[in-house]
Amino acid sequence: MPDPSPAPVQSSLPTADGARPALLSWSALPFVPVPGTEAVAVPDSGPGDDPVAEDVRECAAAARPPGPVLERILRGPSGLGTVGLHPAQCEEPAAPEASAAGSPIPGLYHHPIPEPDPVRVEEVSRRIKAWALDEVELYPEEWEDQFDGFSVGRYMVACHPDAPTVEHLMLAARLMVAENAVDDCYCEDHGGSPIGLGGRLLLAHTALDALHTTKEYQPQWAQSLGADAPRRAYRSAMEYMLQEASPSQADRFRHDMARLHMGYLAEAAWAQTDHVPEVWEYLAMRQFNNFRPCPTITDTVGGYELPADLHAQPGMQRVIALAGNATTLVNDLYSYTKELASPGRHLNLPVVIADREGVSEREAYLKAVEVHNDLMHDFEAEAAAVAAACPAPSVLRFLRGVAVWVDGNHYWHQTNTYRYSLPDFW
Ligand SMILES: CC(C)=CCC/C(C)=C(\C)COP(=O)(O)OP(=O)(O)O
Ligand SMILES: [Mg+2]
Repeated sequence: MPDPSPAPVQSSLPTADGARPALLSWSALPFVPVPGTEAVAVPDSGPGDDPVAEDVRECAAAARPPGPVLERILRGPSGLGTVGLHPAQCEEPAAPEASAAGSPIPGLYHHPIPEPDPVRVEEVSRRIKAWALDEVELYPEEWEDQFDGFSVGRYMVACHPDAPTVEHLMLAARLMVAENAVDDCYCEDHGGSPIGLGGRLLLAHTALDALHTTKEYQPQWAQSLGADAPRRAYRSAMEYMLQEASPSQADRFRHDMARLHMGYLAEAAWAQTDHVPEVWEYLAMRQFNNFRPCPTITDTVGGYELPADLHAQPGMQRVIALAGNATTLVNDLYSYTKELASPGRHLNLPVVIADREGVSEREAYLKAVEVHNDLMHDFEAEAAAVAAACPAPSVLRFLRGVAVWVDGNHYWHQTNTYRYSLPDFW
């Protein structure tokens, strides 16, 4: 494996956003490292100087109104040149950079972001292509345009403006590419099929969650991890991830990937019998076949750790689920025309609403926009409640990291005109 720690490329970010209420201006929050949250590997120290234990204690004691630290963090940066980071102080809401391609879906609740740092975008794009070609032999030459058109560098830089180095961004970029390779090659348009999907997914999952078996069978399993592009990509991306993630961050990621694979299986089972689920059933499937594994690594990519106990809190779990669901419905809406044009019936929220609720394609699409918007509002309200109830530095930074991932994900979908185009409903 090549040296994964080249020189850091400095970011000119952050940041600005659209019209959020001041307390919810997650994207305008500064990504200053908060004392005690920078360290990923927490030394085994005594009770007084362990920042993780400190965060847990703080939250256990915390059901209290936002204190000065929370207010400072939520208020965002101050001083010369920072007025644009405070929507409430601007006469006009911040608009996306003129260079951003693509239009947002009319009526879709979202927060525009500034253009991602072009220096970082270029460097991540260069390194991810080298990884895909030289380290995991991900795709044949004829898929190069699609790989480039995916623009994973722009995607990950937009979603992780607080990554301390490009190598931290590469953790997210490799996993994103590997996850899409599994989806494309096992489930969808690059040779995927619902037939036999369970076996393929389970064996690929062992690249993330190792098989522990006898000496006799171990070598066969080890060899299998190089057998196809999805497994090579999962194995390599996870090896890099494990160099940075703590054991509990790695386990959180494995759990989220198991959720994702369960979602793929439900989608495949319905495709096999051409079954259209009820709308709520579709939403349940899409809660698992979901972007969740991407925002939940925000702390690893940011070089700090949300302690496992705080990640597991029901309020935090609800925030994460709502964010994952909103981001995934963004995909349903932006990929609607692409999926209509693909062979067979591809389920997405507008298609399911039209079928199960007997409304026109246009009405169904507009209703799906409303469902998305409701989830976004719930996400923001719940995140604010968790921040107020548990204002530990790592919690605040994690909540902000999830929120900027949500915004970056919208930006990428809106601007990726290579993959997506809007229907003619307005
Ligand atoms: C990156 C990641 C964890 C993806 C998992 C789920 C997934 C593939 C999506 C949420 C994207 O949905 P979809 O398969 O519909 O993607 P496209 O519309 O083809 O871009
Ligand atoms: Mg889609």
